[in-house]
Amino acid sequence: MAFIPIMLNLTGKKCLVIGGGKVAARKLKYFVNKADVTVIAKNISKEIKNTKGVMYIEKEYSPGDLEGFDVVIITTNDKKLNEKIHHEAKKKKILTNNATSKIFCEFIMPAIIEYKGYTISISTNGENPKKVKQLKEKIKKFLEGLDV
Ligand SMILES: C[C@@]1(CC(=O)O)c2cc3[nH]c(cc4nc(cc5[nH]c(cc(n2)[C@H]1CCC(=O)O)[C@@](C)(CC(=O)O)[C@@H]5CCC(=O)O)C(CC(=O)O)=C4CCC(=O)O)c(CCC(=O)O)c3CC(=O)O
Ligand SMILES: NC(=O)C1=CN([C@@H]2O[C@H](COP(=O)(O)OP(=O)(O)OC[C@H]3O[C@@H](n4cnc5c(N)ncnc54)[C@H](O)[C@@H]3O)[C@@H](O)[C@H]2O)C=CC1
Repeated sequence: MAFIPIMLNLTGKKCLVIGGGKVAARKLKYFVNKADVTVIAKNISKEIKNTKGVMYIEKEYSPGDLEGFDVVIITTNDKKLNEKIHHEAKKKKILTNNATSKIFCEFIMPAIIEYKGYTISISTNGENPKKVKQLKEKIKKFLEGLDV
């Protein structure tokens, strides 16, 4: 794997989140009010259902669901299914992010800090998300004392 950080223009993009649990709830926040967001999952959490600007369909995933989407965020708790969705999306040239595999996805999500008009993103190139979270908290504290 070889990653570089880029900024994705979400204006006018159609984004599908598959899976409706805790990870889906966190990841869809990056996309909501920027892209057009739809969630598909067998069970969708109250938090997601109550998120303004999100369309949702409570059902099991089926391959036709990907039609018309530009970006797919794959967050079910079934690793094999997530891989399968990635392969189907790749054939259709749809960008994928996969919460259960740094290999079977087209992009990974960094941790993000929004600070005075800057966007700071932190990544370990997929190696250690827990450490990313820890560094994010340290950088946030550091920024509090900074006069930019
Ligand atoms: C490759 C990547 C793909 C992607 O998801 O984009 C990925 C993959 C995986 N994460 C896993 C676990 C956890 N990830 C987190 C948290 C975050 N993970 C994020 C990104 C990424 N995670 C991408 C790489 C980022 C990079 O380093 O460059 C963050 C930064 C952004 C975000 O997703 O929001 C967000 C912090 C955001 C913030 O705090 O702001 C936590 C902690 C928690 O949830 O609290 C845990 C539990 C850890 C524990 O407890 O041990 C597993 C094992 C899953 C399993 O066991 O099945 C995989 C699968 C694998 O490694 O292959
Ligand atoms: N990449 C990341 O940042 C992280 C990834 N994870 C991993 O991500 C996965 C999801 O975690 P959570 O959201 O906490 O799980 P969860 O159990 O809260 O949610 C799983 C969701 O997948 C849906 N689902 C399962 N099978 C489905 C199917 N066939 N069709 C449609 N929807 C289906 C369920 O209905 C549910 O909405 C887990 O495997 C977890 O280990 C966990 C923490 C962080």
